[in-house]
Amino acid sequence: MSGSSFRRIGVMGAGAWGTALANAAARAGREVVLWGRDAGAMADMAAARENRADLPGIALDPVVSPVSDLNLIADCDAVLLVVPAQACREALGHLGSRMRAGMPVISCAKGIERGTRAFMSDVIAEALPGALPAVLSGPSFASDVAAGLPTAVTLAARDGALAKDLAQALGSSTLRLYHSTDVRGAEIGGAAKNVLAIAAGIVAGRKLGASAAAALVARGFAELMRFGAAYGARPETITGLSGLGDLILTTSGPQSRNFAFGRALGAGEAGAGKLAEGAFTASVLVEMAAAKGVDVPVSAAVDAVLAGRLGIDGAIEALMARPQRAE
Ligand SMILES: NC(=O)C1=CN([C@@H]2O[C@H](COP(=O)(O)OP(=O)(O)OC[C@H]3O[C@@H](n4cnc5c(N)ncnc54)[C@H](O)[C@@H]3O)[C@@H](O)[C@H]2O)C=CC1
Ligand SMILES: O=C(CO)COP(=O)(O)O
Repeated sequence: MSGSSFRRIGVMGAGAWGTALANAAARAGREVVLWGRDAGAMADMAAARENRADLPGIALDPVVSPVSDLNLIADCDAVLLVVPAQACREALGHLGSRMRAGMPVISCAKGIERGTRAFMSDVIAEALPGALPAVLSGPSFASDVAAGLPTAVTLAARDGALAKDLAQALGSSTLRLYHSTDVRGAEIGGAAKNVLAIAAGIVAGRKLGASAAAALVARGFAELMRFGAAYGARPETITGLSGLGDLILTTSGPQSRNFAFGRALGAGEAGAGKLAEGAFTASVLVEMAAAKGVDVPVSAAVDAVLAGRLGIDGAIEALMARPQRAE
């Protein structure tokens, strides 16, 4: 199927990122069905032509149809899956038998499923065995993409021709998609950087200084490379947009919800209550690292703090007191 054959794109999940991607797909010339589970909220969005709750101030493109009927998603040529990682399996379960075989389903969620230790492409393959799993990931704040600011991300599918077609179908003058066949690499970066962004936020909230912030990003990237290698990611994916690119973005400041969550923790304040995927991924990522004998001290410190096993100052002391090692 060539890029232009993906005439109608379905977006499952009408939060900040789903709404931004709906507008981006519209800008790329697609018809877009934006599905949310709350019928009232979707009716309000259809009337206001704006997602006032999650993406205020950005008008919905005229070709985006907000709906709450999943049958309209099943009719689409490809689906973007944009609900939180821990909710993906349940959301796909509702789509289930309505979906035709061979439908590309593109995970845009950044996380690893707790309990099963499944990456999102595996969740898609298990929940919808007839689907073609793909991953869209990279440095891209919803508000930037929705505002049409220049953004570049990775689109990965096991079949290189499909990845290329999807990248062509969704790309526009403001959203550039690089295609890849490294599905695992693309999804590892997005999941792991959220945990590291919480750590970066803690460093900022605790006022540990710019030197500590830079050390955190560099050592965090080292553990991302080790974890990626253990789980089959290609090095060029980890050093690319979905790995290093997104790590840089999300460890840079409070526009990231994960960073903001960490900063509030570090400052001893209550968080803003927004989705911070890294808080859900930390423990499963640390379990998976241990299962492969991979050292992830920064992520393990975040997990220990979130689980209440260590205080923030104790976690920092423990990181600084680790045995000396070669870089
Ligand atoms: N906001 C951003 O800038 C970006 C977000 N992402 C990723 O996209 C995913 C979604 O994030 P956002 O849209 O920003 O979050 P959000 O909190 O703005 O929206 C999440 C949406 O999913 C819906 N939802 C939750 N559970 C559901 C379920 N079981 N079934 C159906 N719908 C359900 C919620 O009602 C809400 O509308 C996350 O994994 C996030 O890491 C990725 C790139 C950028
Ligand atoms: O993944 C993102 C940008 O690429 C969004 O990060 P936050 O979820 O931390 O806001």
